[in-house]
Amino acid sequence: FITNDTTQVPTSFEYIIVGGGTTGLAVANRLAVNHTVLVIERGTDERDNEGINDPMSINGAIPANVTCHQVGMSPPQVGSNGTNVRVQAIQYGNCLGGGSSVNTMVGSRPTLAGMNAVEALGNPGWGWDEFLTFMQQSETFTPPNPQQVAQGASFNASVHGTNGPVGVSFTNPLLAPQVQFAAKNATESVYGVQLTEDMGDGFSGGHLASSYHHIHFNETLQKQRRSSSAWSFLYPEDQQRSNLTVLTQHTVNTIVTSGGNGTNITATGVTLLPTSGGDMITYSVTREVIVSAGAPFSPAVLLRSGIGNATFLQGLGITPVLDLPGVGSNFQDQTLFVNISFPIANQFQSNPNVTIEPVMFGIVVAHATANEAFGSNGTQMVASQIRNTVADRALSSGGVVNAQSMQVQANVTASAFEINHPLIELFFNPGGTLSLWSQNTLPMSRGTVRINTTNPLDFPIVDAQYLTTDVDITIFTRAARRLGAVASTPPFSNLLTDTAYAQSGLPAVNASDDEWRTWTLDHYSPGVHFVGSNSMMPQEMGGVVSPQLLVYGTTNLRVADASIMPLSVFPHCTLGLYGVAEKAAAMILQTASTSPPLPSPTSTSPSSSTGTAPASASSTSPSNAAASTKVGIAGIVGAVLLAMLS
Ligand SMILES: Cc1cc2nc3c(=O)[nH]c(=O)nc-3n(C[C@H](O)[C@H](O)[C@H](O)COP(=O)(O)OP(=O)(O)OC[C@H]3O[C@@H](n4cnc5c(N)ncnc54)[C@H](O)[C@@H]3O)c2cc1C
Repeated sequence: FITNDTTQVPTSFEYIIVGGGTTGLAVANRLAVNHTVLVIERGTDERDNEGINDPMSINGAIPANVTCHQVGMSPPQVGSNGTNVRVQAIQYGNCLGGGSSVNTMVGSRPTLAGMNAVEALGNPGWGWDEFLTFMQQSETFTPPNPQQVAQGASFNASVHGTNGPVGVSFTNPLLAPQVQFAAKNATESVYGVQLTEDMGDGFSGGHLASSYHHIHFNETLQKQRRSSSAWSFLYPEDQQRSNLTVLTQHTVNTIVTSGGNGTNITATGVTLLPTSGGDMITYSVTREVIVSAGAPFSPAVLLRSGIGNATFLQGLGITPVLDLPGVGSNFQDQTLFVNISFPIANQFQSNPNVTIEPVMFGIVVAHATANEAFGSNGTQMVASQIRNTVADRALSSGGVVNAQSMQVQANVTASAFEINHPLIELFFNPGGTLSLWSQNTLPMSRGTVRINTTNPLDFPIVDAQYLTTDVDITIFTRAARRLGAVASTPPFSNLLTDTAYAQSGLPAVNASDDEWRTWTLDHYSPGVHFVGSNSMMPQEMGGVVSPQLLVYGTTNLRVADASIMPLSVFPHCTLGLYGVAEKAAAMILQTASTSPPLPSPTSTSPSSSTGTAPASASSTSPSNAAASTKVGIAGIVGAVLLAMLS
């Protein structure tokens, strides 16, 4: 049941999940079939909020009156004059469903090359083939009907799921087919990308297609409703679990831990307080704590619990429990050009095929490879720039824990592009005006999530260090130029007024590289696809969790959310995160089937999370402990290419 009243909540559970967002609610649903589960969500239950539920209400932006949609501010980021001049808005979801309750529902998946790169970083079992089965498990895909097919929607049934809680569908009827036609044709001729059958098939190589969304457009599921994780895994009658308690409007402060000397630390519970302020309370756990607070917030929970860089923690007056320098480092976000708008020509204003209202975001999505973006030697140029990425800035900001980590990640990323990973995404939004959006994939800039107070109600310092590598600037400047090219290429340009291009604010198509670069640095925004702040990779490289998602040095503390993804392989995160949730739940249930629960809370004496002696997390071999991958960085570098090419 769902409550915000702690007097109704038992004090001990088999599993406690920190955060009732995208990944957390999906994990909870699977565990609660046979186990008692408590989810603690700092935000509210927005079940009846039509601003969230109605997928057609968003018009490319979440209405301002939806309190679930929150914004924090980043520290100053790079701007066009080369110094730190731009503060960026860090958007996030703050209610049941988390980001999936406020996002724009573009339903894309990670790529084959991307997931194989994640596996090659030292994460066996996370390659595309296995990961696809978990993504399929979470979804029910609604194939387009004959009319939608005639208007351009296509799919490949073999890569989709048919029996999961998440609805994945094309809009019905398909929106703005004339814009979709024009967008596809202009993009094909500018980038040379090909129309593809399905965006979710791992797509090696560039492609474009009509986009599907994570929405229940299925008549037999839930007609016309946002398929948030709350409306997929929590609210529907057939998904409700009697073993599941969801406590809203409460914020987790710390994870309570006991024992261990850096190798066997056990989570015994959590401390929390009302989000509106009040007394701290404790719940205990007999199996595992799973942190699912999202990439900007999960590291903050670990840091407050004494898990992180010991020196940093001591500086804040927190006694280290586990010296794990990777917590909060390797943080990444894509960059985005939002809403570059072009007025529609008068003759199309009354044409319902063009200006359909309400509108849907991202009706055509295109992914171009490096060759398609830069010409025939593009892949070679991009791969070589990536391999030459200098780690200095990331090292000084704490974005990577050592130069070798950057080098290994650069090698893996370059190899992904060499097997034809998309470089740039472009999507089209038919609002009151037509708008183009573009973002990069697999950025190399690395930032941090840190805290500067121990107050759990304070917003962390979310510092993505956007565009702080040369290669990211090179790629994103090219993305800007290509936006201009698409906007001025028929048949897309035919839909626009004569002055549309000038009104959009883009530099002239033939402007110099320097002009485009300046415009890029002045106009980029966060991609809001935050990942990496508790990266799943070897501990020597700054990894925080093992391939089993166990925090290194702990026996029963896992992280399951976007923070574990060590590379930005999701063009958009949500459908991939449901795969993470399914895989996490399967691993947790596997552990439960072979391990007894902890002794009951009355027979243990949990220490406060800040009370134990500092210890250095290191590898352990017990089956349910977080085993560090001890192959050494040199071994990883060599294994990476072989693994990716196999
Ligand atoms: C505006 C916007 C648009 C986006 N558009 C798209 C899109 O079109 N397609 C797509 O696939 N992705 C999109 N994304 C990204 C996607 O929504 C996120 O990547 C994803 O939701 C993150 O899931 P998560 O499980 O990691 O975290 P979240 O879904 O953020 O869940 C974390 C939860 O933990 C809670 N929490 C945090 N700290 C605490 C604490 N201390 N105690 C208790 N609870 C806590 C939060 O309130 C939240 O509910 C968008 C994101 C935003 C913000």
